[in-house]
Amino acid sequence: MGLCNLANPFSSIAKHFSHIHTHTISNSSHVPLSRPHMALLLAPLFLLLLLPAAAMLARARMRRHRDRVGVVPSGSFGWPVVGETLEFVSAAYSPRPESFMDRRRERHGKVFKSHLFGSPTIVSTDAEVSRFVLQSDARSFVPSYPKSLLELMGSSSILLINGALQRRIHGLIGAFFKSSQLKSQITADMQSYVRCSMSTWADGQPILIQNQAKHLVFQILVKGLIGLEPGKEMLFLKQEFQEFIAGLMSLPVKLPGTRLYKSLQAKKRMVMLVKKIIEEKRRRNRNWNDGIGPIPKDVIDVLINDPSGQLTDDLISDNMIDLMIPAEDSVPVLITLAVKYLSDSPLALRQLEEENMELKERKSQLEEELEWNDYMSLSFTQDVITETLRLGNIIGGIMRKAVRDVEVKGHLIPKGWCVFTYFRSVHLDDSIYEEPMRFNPWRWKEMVDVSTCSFTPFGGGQRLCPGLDLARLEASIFLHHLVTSFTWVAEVDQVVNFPTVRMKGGLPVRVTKKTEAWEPIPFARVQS
Ligand code: HEM
Repeated sequence: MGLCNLANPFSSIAKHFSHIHTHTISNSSHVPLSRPHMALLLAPLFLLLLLPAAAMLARARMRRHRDRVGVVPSGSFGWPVVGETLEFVSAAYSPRPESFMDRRRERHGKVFKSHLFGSPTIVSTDAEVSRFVLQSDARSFVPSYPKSLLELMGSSSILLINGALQRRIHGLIGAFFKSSQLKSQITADMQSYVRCSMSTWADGQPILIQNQAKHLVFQILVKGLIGLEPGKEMLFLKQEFQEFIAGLMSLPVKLPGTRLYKSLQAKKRMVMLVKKIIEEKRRRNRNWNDGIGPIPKDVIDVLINDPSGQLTDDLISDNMIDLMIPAEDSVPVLITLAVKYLSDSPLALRQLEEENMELKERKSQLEEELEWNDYMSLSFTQDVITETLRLGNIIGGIMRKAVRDVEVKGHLIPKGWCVFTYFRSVHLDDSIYEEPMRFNPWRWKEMVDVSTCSFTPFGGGQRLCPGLDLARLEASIFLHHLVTSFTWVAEVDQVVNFPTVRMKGGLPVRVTKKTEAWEPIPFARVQS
């Protein structure tokens, strides 16, 4: 097939039909009229038949066009320059951040336009529209972050890159995080870190659950990413990381002394340490005599063994720090919120305790250590974590930027505008979740058909969080050891929702160690 045929496929079809036509006519010996005469005679008939059909086609095409083009959803751009940002932020600081959306949903529907953080924005609180946005690739939408964050992440960060390279890194990391080998390693480490840290908890002393969870999760994360054990270098990394993230939401000014500058310097120091680790690993790999190298134990091992040659040491070391951003805070917050909701819901706590005590006793009778799949098979514990993710909305929503005009469900998202897929409004929508503000882990037993678009704490599409299993596993291990070893009383504290979700006071609890003689409170007494 030549280029011409590719460029104009209709020309070859036309030729094909003209050949049949000629052939038919010339083979007929009974044709009473010449071709021009016949054409003249048939023309009005053709017109009669064709005109209504053509009109119908034109109407259908217009309808299709009108549907496809869609319209920019109604809404308000608010004040000049700041748009509606101040109202958004003031709602975000309140206990009900979704109230900003609720007011506009009433007036304009689930999808509306606004002007947030310096950009015209389409806000979607519609599960289907949000799913469409998340599932679209970089030909339609790219991630959108504040300028300070872009500076800190660098251009090769997995959180920013698009296309084949993003898919490659995401695939490699995702497969590694799903591997039972990593889950076993994390389970063993987390168990030993949790036991070690809980052994220092004294009866009656206030323990800040958020700080404890943060410390544990950071150790697990750093070991899983770069293979570091707790020690001097881990401590160095922890301090530098705190300095680094302090600049994530700062003014985008890079002059010496500014917040952003200090954060960039901290990142440089961390990257140097990671590069040293990469070099050591590469040297060790070269000495490995089977040519394949050892079984990967951390993400660096996975990425340096990638045969594509696309993953340079600079890219890997930068990404090791960037990978900590979505993981470092979210898992501790998940753990802390679960403890808070359980403290407020004695019935749920009781059932969780029962399920975990039963597993602990069974395993100790068998003289076996708990494995990762033991934790993941605790169905009520998983429902508690699911419900915490729904109600807590650790990541309330995701920003994308349209790189072309995109139409979805009749709404037009113009090129250059941002789209804010706001999960929180979907997770708290009373038409999807009965009594949405109530912590009710039992709802997940009945919700057999929870469509993925109504429950998206880990996002969706090509950027679906690759750490979702690990987050659940770490939370399950922490909760297991907490409820099987301690009872506690939580002090009054408050959930803060902005700029990140957390407990204002770190959730202080006063624990009492369970003794051998400890007896669970009878279920009936808890219910009453
Ligand atoms: C409760 C815990 C967590 C929550 C709620 C959470 C949530 C999310 C969400 C909503 C996204 C999608 C971002 C987007 O579409 O732009 C995401 C992406 C991501 N998460 Fe998580 N995450 C959690 C834990 C983790 C953990 C433990 C890791 C492991 C290191 C991790 C690594 C990542 C990475 C690397 C991405 C970016 C993926 C990409 O852009 O290709 N997350 N996370």
